Amino acid sequence: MTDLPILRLGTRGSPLALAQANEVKRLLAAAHEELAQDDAIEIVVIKTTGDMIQDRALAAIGGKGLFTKEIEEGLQDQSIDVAVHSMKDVPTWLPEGLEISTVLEREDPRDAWFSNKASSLDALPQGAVVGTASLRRQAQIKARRPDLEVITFRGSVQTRLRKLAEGQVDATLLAVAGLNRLKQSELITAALSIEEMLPAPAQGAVGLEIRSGDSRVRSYVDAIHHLPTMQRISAERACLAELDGSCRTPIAALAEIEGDQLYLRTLLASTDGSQIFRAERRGALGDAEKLGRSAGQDLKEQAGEAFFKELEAQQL
Ligand SMILES: NCc1[nH]cc(CCC(=O)O)c1CC(=O)O
Repeated sequence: MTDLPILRLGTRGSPLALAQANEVKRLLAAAHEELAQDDAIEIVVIKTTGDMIQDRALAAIGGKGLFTKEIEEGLQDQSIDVAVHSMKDVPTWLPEGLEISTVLEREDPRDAWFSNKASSLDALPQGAVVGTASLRRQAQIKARRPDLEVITFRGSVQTRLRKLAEGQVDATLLAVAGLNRLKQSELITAALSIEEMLPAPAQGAVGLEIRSGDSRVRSYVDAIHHLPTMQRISAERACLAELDGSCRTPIAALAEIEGDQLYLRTLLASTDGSQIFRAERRGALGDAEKLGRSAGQDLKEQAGEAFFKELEAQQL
């Protein structure tokens, strides 16, 4: 008999994070007979800095890894074997000795639109109020509709939808993937098109982080890896890394697979949406990172040094 649990999965405790961890557990149990027995996989809930801060805009606090640091510490001190993350929240630089070994097949990467006033961003009345804490969403909304007022808006899916129902805002946005994973897709008014709202790098992808040297754990997680998702998010995250983007920089990127090619669209914006830069690349699947870095360099050159200086100044 093996000692139980065989694998401990570390995750945040939000309803979405738990849904993701349970999906990982289900896939692992389906792939390995010994993991299908009761208590073979334990889900360990870990509170992160990002979970403790509810009253301020995350962007204002800054810092990378707000939703991942404490979970990574669990990997390092051996209290968990696998960290389950929304890849959107994972910094491009990982601590020494840890790696993203595995990604699940990507969910819908688009942003969802919620409003009782209008079925799309373009249809909102003049001067309406949109709630979001994401600088990426804020910048793209302001670029398309400078007349709208964007206010900072946080909390769980449930909290945000209650605030919308109470009329605190006229519309809000959330990742479609989150609603799908929570089995609450019916609450979505509409999915925004990629042209209206380019998603965050790796939006809709769940990733597993492990200790690089842990071959025992690696042999389990390898069975649930989805290579096309890894190729897509590698391109997107390479662009992010090139821009050294923290969650304080409005950056968007989406790579899609067309035959044997990767089609990457990227965007860098000023927070107020007055400046928007875009770069696109097409190339071989095996060149995902190269394409991402190249798009990132392109955006950097378009924006120029002054753009980054100003961004920094705004955030001091
Ligand atoms: N930053 C929070 C976060 N991280 C991942 C998701 C959604 C799920 C996903 O993108 O996989 C969300 C919430 C949201 O943006 O609606």
